[in-house]
Amino acid sequence: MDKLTSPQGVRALLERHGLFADKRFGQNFLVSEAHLRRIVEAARPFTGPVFEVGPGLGVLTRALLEAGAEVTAIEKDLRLKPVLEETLSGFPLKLVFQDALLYPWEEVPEGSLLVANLPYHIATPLITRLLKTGRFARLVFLVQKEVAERMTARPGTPAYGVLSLRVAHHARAERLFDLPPGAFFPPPKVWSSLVRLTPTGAPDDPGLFRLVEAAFGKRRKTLKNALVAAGYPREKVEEALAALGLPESVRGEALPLAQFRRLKELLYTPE
Ligand SMILES: C[S@@+](CC[C@H](N)C(=O)[O-])C[C@H]1O[C@@H](n2cnc3c(N)ncnc32)[C@H](O)[C@@H]1O
Repeated sequence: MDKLTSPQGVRALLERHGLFADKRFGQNFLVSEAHLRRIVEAARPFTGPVFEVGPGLGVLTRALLEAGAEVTAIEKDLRLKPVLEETLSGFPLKLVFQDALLYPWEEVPEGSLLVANLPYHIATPLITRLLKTGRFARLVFLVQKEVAERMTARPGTPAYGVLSLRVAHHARAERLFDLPPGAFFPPPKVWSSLVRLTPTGAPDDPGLFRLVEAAFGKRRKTLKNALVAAGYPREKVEEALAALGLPESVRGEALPLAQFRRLKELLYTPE
């Protein structure tokens, strides 16, 4: 068996199956044993079924199974089927070959966990969708460091935006540690981070997120102008900002979640 936590082992496994790491699928395989252990530790305890998006060659899947998790792994690249059958042979797991964005996440059991090294191009829509389901007890995943920064950004910082507010609305967010490109094969161009989200149970709030998207839609505008441009009545916006004690020059980037929630209530209150 080729060692999955070494670049040589991964290269040999791919060669033996006549495969290559496909950039279109965001295939950067984790080859760092030390980081692998830390990811599994960050995901514990396995209090519910574990969903893994993108098992790849099965390195994280195997570590999760060895740690006693009940795993459903969803992989889009059908070429990897024979590899996964080899690397995970003998383990009880559910393997689904499907685009994770098309998976029926709204139907997973309450208290499920996500543990994944995410393909970078689907991380934001996938995590947004999973948070909205309200069915996850914990989400532990690797993403590009820049995406992790956006997820955990504080108001008034350059990374703060719609994604930060989406995450803050649904969960407590932690950026646990960063991984250098060398922790993966082939090495990506950027650093990655491990993020842990612990949902608080807040359901989706479409009105709030219409407002947040309008506020950040025109980033260089003041909040007032951005909201008026998006169709919110000027007078109501002016009144709401005054009621919150905010100057008319304030920008969306300055407002924490609590103020956006308050602003939504003020704007949506009928006359
Ligand atoms: C960054 S790699 C991680 C692989 C493996 N878990 C690891 O840590 O080495 C991302 C994985 O997601 C898969 N993938 C890409 N897009 C996907 C999608 N839309 N749905 C499910 N899997 C996808 C890729 O084929 C690849 O196996």
